[in-house]
Amino acid sequence: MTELLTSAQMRAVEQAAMDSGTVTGLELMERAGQGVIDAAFSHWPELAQAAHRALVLCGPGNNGGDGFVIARLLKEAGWEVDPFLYGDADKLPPDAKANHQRWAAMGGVMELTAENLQAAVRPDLIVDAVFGTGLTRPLPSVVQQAFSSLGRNKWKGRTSIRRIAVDCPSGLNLDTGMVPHDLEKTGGVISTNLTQLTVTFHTPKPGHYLGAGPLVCGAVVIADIGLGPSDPERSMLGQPPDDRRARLVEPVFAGSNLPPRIWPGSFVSKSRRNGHKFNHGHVMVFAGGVGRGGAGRLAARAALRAGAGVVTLVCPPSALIENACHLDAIMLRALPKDARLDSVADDRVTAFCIGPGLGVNDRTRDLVAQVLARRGGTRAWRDPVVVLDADALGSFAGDPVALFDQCHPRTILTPHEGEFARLFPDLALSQRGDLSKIDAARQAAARAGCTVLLKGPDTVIATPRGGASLHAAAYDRNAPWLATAGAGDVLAGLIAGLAAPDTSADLITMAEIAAYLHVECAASFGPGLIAEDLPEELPKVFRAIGL
Ligand SMILES: NC(=O)C1=CN([C@@H]2O[C@H](COP(=O)(O)OP(=O)(O)OC[C@H]3O[C@@H](n4cnc5c(N)ncnc54)[C@H](O)[C@@H]3O)[C@@H](O)[C@H]2O)[C@@H](O)CC1
Ligand SMILES: Nc1ncnc2c1ncn2[C@@H]1O[C@H](COP(=O)(O)OP(=O)(O)O)[C@@H](O)[C@H]1O
Ligand SMILES: [K+]
Repeated sequence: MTELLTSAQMRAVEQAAMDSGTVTGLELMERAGQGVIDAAFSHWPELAQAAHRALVLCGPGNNGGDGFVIARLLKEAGWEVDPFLYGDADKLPPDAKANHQRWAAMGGVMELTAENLQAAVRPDLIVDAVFGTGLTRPLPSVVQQAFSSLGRNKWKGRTSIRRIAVDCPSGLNLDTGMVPHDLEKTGGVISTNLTQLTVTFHTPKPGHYLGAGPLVCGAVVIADIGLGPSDPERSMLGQPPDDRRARLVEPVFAGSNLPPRIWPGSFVSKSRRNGHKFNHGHVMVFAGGVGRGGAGRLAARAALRAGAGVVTLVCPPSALIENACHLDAIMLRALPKDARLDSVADDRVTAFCIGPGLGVNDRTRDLVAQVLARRGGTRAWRDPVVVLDADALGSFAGDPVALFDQCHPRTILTPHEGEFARLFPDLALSQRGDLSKIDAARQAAARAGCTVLLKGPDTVIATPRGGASLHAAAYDRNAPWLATAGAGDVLAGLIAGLAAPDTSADLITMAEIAAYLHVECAASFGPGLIAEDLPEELPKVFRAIGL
């Protein structure tokens, strides 16, 4: 797990380091500039082999200050450097001003405009140091025009020019992953400012992984600027995340890669070699009526493949034959319309998965209420996990408080953005403004009194206390084939199956692992994936992990 710092948290870390007297702002800026150059040379070794030419686009804050450091260091290495500044040099903050002055002793600075860029000599490298964590509103139009002019320039071999961004491609909000200008002016089309490599400092920021971040950043490299390690306590394996900071779900601990056998491997119940089937949990999945059972069956299959000892599918009597034709290892029970859950579920059911394919109706509401009312009983030391997905959420669309009143801490809601909007209309994507997806999920979890997993290529998992994790199917873990009907049902089943054993770690940890394995299955299967393939790919993924 890697900590993700918001802009304000990053400023606080930097300020604390400066207040402690161990480092000055100028030193941090120097390391930041050097870090960008080191990353560029390591990403494009040919740039390190001879002096080239760079355009350095600088802005009115410290991001611009980093740009002037980069300009100076490249010039000292023999490069031709042409810096452009947006804003007034006299108004630069102190460290940026100092670096502007050091550069001014070496060369000139042009104003950052489309016309000036059109007239510039073709560079080998373009450095974007206009805005970083300090961007507070859409890009000024002169900057927007300057960026779009880069794409129209008549330079020979324009497409082979390398582009690197300092902290982020300017225009990206690093807290939300939004590109405000694009959203307002072009209905969300990402046209602003694409780069090939983004170098950020100390830790990644949420915006590198949320929303448009992965589309505009190219690849993300973290440069160490000597602010010290982030506190490993906050990213303890198997512990819930820190209440204020968010963490990125990945096999990393305290800055080092972890063998997947340890994470996620050691959290999978069957990585421990003893026990009988009930030690690995009994998952009960509810399926819809005739012709509507596929979603429930997908979830059940995922739960069983994830390692649950026993999985039972519950369906209306009319759907019994249909399900019996599909299922062997999964047990099957019929639950008549007015019958109570107790008639099919005993104390040994340790996890429920309810919602996929059930239908939006009163019966679903009633079943959800009965599931949420169940407690650990005599054979379990804790309450059963309850995964509420799809129609279990939709059935409470008009009255979400009725659902929240029943949720307990072992409950997890797994909405996609549409389902989320029906339960939390004021936190919906269209209403979010500057609120990040992470903070929206946090507020939702606090309101619901349980864990919320908000799906998407960027999946956020948040707890009522404020802990939050971000799982990103991005960069080298892109998984576009997961956008397929039924993939969410599989995820719900995976969470139930992984969290079902009595000995499983806390719910958010198991949900993180489910999200991770879901994408591993998609990546392992590759193009052409459909939802049925996901559970069938799990054995291969488990073997690759070393189980
Ligand atoms: N925080 C840290 O620990 C470090 C920060 N560094 C650099 O400093 C950057 C942050 O510096 P700043 O906080 O000065 O922020 P920025 O340099 O990102 O931008 C802030 C400036 O831009 C203005 N501004 C913001 N949005 C605008 C808009 N849409 N139109 C016009 N003007 C706008 C602000 O009023 C302010 O003057 C980081 O991204 C990073 O590059 C590095 O030097 C290393 C250490
Ligand atoms: N572009 C994408 N990249 C990676 N994962 C995705 C993408 N689109 C959707 N997903 C994932 O696929 C699943 C889709 O779930 P959902 O929207 O509930 O679909 P369904 O209801 O059809 O099962 C979620 O886990 C989501 O995170
Ligand atoms: K930038």
